[in-house]
Amino acid sequence: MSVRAEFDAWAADGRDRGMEERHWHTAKHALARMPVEPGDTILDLGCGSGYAGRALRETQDAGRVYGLDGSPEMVRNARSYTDDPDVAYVVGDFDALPFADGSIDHVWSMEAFYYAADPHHTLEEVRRVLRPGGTFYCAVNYYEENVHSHAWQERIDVEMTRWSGDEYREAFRDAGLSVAGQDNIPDREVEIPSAEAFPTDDWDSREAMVERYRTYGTLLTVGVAP
Ligand SMILES: C[S@@+](CC[C@H](N)C(=O)[O-])C[C@H]1O[C@@H](n2cnc3c(N)ncnc32)[C@H](O)[C@@H]1O
Repeated sequence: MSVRAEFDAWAADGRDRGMEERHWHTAKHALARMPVEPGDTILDLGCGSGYAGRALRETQDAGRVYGLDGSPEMVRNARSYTDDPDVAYVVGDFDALPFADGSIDHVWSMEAFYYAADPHHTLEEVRRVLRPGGTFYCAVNYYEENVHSHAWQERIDVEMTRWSGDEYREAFRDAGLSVAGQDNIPDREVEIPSAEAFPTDDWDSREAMVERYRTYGTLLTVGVAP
């Protein structure tokens, strides 16, 4: 199935807002770390409902924000959530970013990068559009060390790339980005029931759920363009 078909269906049944709610638990901490200065231009790769760009406008006075998504329905929904003239949502693919060389100050992506058909090429595209010193904040919950995410591929018909933290750093460097940092941001907001509630429909044990959210949380890799 194509990215478009898969995620148009998600947008049509409201999963864009559902993802926003869940991802916000860790995304807000990563977004707060971005070195955005007033007036900066931001690109959100795989923006879904588009919440991240709106947050950077509100909290860090970003100038122009672009949210790019391969799903026209996601883009349609995102547009309907704001009337801010400095926020634009565009349909596009990670393979060919519709932006000029050096035109973006910072790129953000949450739970989207690993859907890229060719993630190495996407990183080259990110580097191309970033201005010197611009950053790429790449946040993922689906990655090798997070063993609790491995089964997610079975539930979705779009090929996903499962890199380890090391592989993310190596791929960033291969694309010409230097790695400014990498860490796990724990999700401290998901409610974890007491031990007697386990097993649940989703979790065999409380320990597994704690590990998934409180230990692995979101892997954030930060790249800087030369
Ligand atoms: C799991 S959702 C995450 C959405 C949002 N970033 C969030 O945190 O809720 C992944 C999004 O990436 C988009 N996407 C996946 N692959 C893409 C590609 N190759 N090009 C553009 N968008 C893509 C999907 O359409 C979807 O909206």
